[in-house]
Amino acid sequence: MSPSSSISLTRFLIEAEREGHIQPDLRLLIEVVARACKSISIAVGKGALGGVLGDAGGAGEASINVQGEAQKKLDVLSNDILLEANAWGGHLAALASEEMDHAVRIPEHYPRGRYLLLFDPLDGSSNIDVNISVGTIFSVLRCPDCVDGPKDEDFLQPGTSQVAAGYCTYGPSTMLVLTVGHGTHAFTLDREIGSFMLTTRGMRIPEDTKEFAVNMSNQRHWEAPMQAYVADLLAGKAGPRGKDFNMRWVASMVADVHRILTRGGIFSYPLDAKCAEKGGKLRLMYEANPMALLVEQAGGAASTGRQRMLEVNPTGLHQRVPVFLGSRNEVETAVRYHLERDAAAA
Ligand SMILES: O=P(O)(O)OC[C@H]1O[C@](O)(COP(=O)(O)O)[C@@H](O)[C@@H]1O
Ligand SMILES: [Mg+2]
Ligand SMILES: [Mg+2]
Repeated sequence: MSPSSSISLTRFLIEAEREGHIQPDLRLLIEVVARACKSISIAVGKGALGGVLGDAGGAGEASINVQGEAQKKLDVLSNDILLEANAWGGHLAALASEEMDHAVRIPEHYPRGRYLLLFDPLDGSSNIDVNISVGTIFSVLRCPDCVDGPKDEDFLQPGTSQVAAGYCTYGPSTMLVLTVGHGTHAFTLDREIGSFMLTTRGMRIPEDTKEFAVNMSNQRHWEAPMQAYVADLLAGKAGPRGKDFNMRWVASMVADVHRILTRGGIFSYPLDAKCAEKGGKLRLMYEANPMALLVEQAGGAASTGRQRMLEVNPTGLHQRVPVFLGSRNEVETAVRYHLERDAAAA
C-alpha cells in the first residue's frame, strides 16, 4: 500500500467509466454516497462533544425501528444524512434503508434516475457509545420499472444483480471500500484535503485462515452443524482441523469484514434458536449482499451456510439470513459441515 496515493476516488471512478465498468450516472451516485459518508464520519468523530451519542427518542421513550430494535441518535442522523444527500441527485429512482419501513421514491417533480440505493446507515450500533469502530454499508441495483415504480418489490433482486456495493468504516481512519464488479478497492479519507484516496487497489483475501469471528455467547442456541464446525475449530492442532485458530469479534460487521478483507478469516452470524423465526440476525439486502459482493470480488466466498449468498432470491426488503463469509477454503469447509449433516439427517 502506498502511503502517498495520488489517486482520488473521483479520478478512480472517471477511469472506471473510461474503461466501461460504470456509467456516468453511477459514478455520480457513488460520489454522492461517499460525500454523505464523509458527513457521517464527521458526526461520528465528534462523539460526546457533538451530542450524537445515546439513544434516539424523547424523554424516557425509546425510538424503535422497523427491525424492532431501539435506535441510537447516530442511526437516525446517519439515515437522514444519506437520505438528504441522495434524494434530489437525479441518479436514483428510490432508496431503501434498514431504518425505514418502506422504500422512499424520488418525488415525481424531481429528476428520477435509474438506480435503487439500499443502505445500513450505521452498522454496529451497539458500539457507538463505547467509541469502537462503526460503519455504513450500501448496495446499488438497477431499477427494473422506473416509469410507474419503483415499489418495495422492485428491490427484491438477488445479490448478483448489484451494480455496486461498498462500506465506509469510521475507525482510527475513515475508509471507503468499494466494488463496481471489477475487484474490491480501498480508499482512505485524507482529512486534510477532504478526499478519499486510493490506498489498496484489488484487495485479495487469503484462501486459508486461522482466524474466525462469531459471537460465541450464542453457542448453545446454534444448529448442530454450526456446533460441530466450531467445536472442531476450538479443538485446535489436536483436533480434526490440525491447526490452532484465533478468534476476533468486534460486533460491528463493517469492522469484522474489513479485517477479513485485509488479512483473511471467516465471519459468521449463523442461525440460532433466538433468531430462527426471523431467518437469521443480519439483513440480506443491507448487510449480507453488499458484503458478499465485496468479498467475492476480493477472491473470497459468501454463503448462508447452505447456498451462495448472492444467489438468494429475496422475499422481503428486511429479510434476514445466516451469514458465512471470508477466506474461500474456510467458508467452503463451514458449508460442508452444514450440507453433510443435513444429508445425514434427511
Ligand atoms: O451484538 P451481536 O449479537 O454480537 O451482533 C453484532 C452484529 O449486529 C450488528 O451490529 C447489526 O447491525 P446494526 O448495528 O446495523 O443493527 C452487526 O454489525 C454485528 O455483526
Ligand atoms: Mg448493520
Ligand atoms: Mg444499522
